[in-house]
Amino acid sequence: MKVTVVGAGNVGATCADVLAYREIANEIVLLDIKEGFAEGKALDIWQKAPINVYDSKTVGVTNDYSRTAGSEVVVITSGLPRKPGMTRDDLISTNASIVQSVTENVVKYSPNAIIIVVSNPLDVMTYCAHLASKLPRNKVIGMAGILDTARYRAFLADEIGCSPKEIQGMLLGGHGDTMVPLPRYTTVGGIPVTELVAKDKLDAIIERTKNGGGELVKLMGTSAWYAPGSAAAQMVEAIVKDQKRILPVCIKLEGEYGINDCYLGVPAVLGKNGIEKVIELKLNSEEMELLQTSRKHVKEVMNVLDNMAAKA
Ligand SMILES: NC(=O)C1=CN([C@@H]2O[C@H](COP(=O)(O)OP(=O)(O)OC[C@H]3O[C@@H](n4cnc5c(N)ncnc54)[C@H](O)[C@@H]3O)[C@@H](O)[C@H]2O)C=CC1
Ligand SMILES: O=C([O-])CC(=O)C(=O)O
Repeated sequence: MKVTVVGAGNVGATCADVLAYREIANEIVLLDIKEGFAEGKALDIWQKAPINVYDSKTVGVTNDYSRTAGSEVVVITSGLPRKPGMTRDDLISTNASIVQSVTENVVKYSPNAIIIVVSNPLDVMTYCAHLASKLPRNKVIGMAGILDTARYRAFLADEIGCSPKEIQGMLLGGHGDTMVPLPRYTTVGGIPVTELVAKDKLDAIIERTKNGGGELVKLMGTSAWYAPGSAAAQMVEAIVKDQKRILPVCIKLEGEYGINDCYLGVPAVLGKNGIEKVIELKLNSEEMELLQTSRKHVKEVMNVLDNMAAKA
């Protein structure tokens, strides 16, 4: 079982670390463009193996894609993170060319791989990887919903004073301020969340979730990595172990929710074929309106990418 992680920065190295210590893959290739950087991170992760007791091997390489050949899953985390004052969309011009060239190299050596995109702006970088890879939609998947729901669940656990394990939640839409958390589909130990949390408190948690990435950028001067790296690793695990987990992921919609040709987060079954089924929830009119607002925003940024490609 071979998995490649491109980008050995904060998110990529965290993802490789989780893949290794949880023994999700037995060979992990960590690749970066910076000379020696991935080699150093991989060596550090390997030296943790005797302490944390695992034998999955992480290998670091500098831009040598031949070493990634035959990967079953490739996680793309290469690209700039945002700084305070920036939106994720501000990253498009730098990150689109990085994601495009990385994807082309990935598919050259691992034509059968399933690609998980993490780089921002997430929904549009997933579209970019889809265009560059020419792979079917079930094999090019964006990571955002697991992270966003994890933030939502963590905030709810604090509010209720319970374990985050008890909280199940779902969230739709783009990875940005227009994401659509769904209280109607949120339960705490099987109890509807609305029975346990007052409306004003729930509204405040939803707002905090929407700005969850920005809150961390403001605190740290760069974006988050522990939860994002773990979320990407959870997607890898669902695929390589064919777990058929139902997780919120970014995928190209082809008619689901009445939306066509737009990358958005929706619940889906994740297994050995990547996305095995998109789950269509029955939304009420308010939820549908919020999803349409999110679609409109993501579509505008997808158009920016199309215009950049037309000018290139
Ligand atoms: N989808 C999501 O929910 C999340 C997305 N992100 C995004 O993930 C990306 C990575 O974030 P961090 O790891 O914090 O950044 P980072 O700066 O720590 O790491 C990025 C790495 O990519 C490498 N890189 C740049 N160009 C490359 C290329 N052509 N080939 C190979 N490697 C290359 C850099 O050398 C660097 O080591 C950012 O775009 C960030 O916005 C971050 C958190 C959550
Ligand atoms: O906020 C950012 O720029 C990184 C990200 O996507 C997140 O942490 O949700």
